[in-house]
Amino acid sequence: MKSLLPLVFIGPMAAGKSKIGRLVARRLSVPFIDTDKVIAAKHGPIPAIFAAQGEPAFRAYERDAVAEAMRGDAVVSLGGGAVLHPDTRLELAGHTVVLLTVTRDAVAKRLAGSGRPLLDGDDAVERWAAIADTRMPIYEALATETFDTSARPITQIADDIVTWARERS
Ligand SMILES: Nc1ncnc2c1ncn2[C@@H]1O[C@H](COP(=O)(O)OP(=O)(O)OP(=O)(O)O)[C@@H](O)[C@H]1O
Ligand SMILES: O=C(O)C1=C[C@@H](O)[C@@H](O)[C@H](O)C1
Ligand SMILES: [Mg+2]
Repeated sequence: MKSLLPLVFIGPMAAGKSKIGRLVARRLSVPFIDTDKVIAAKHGPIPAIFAAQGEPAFRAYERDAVAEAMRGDAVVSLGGGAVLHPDTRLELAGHTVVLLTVTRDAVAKRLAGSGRPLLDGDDAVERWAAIADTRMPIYEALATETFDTSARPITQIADDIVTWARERS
């Protein structure tokens, strides 16, 4: 028997970690923690942190937010780049880690006005693809299971994940 919780969502920006994570938590009747939201509540909006303090400061806040979130019996959705921190990679080992993926074509309509500092300006989709490609080996190495979110409604994807998670716990 594998313990189901914490159940962690990782994956590229706009893959659906926040939206689907919230639905999965609701279906399992457990708390939901979105580490981007925790960081923003503590330190202010993410674009402002990047602008005033730089990405390394954001990554340090993020590492702390993940470590704290992993202590609870919750569904935890990480920011797209959280897995870049080695402490976070160690933190995830042995837990239920769900990788959400999305194709470049499908993500294009999800990115407009998203408030993601790494995608600011022109060519957001190009930059999204370059970042996603670089990180994919890290995501894949950490993932217990992968679900693609490109072509189906988030409610159905959440149902599939809950079925999968219950079967293996
Ligand atoms: N399966 C889906 N079908 C259509 N739209 C989706 C789907 N999944 C997510 N979206 C939309 O994509 C956008 C981004 O989703 P979400 O915020 O959950 O991504 P994320 O993985 O948490 O991104 P980030 O890494 O930036 O936190 C939202 O507007 C959401 O409604
Ligand atoms: O993929 C990333 O590096 C990021 C994703 C978002 O969730 C936020 O954590 C932030 O915009 C950085
Ligand atoms: Mg999110």
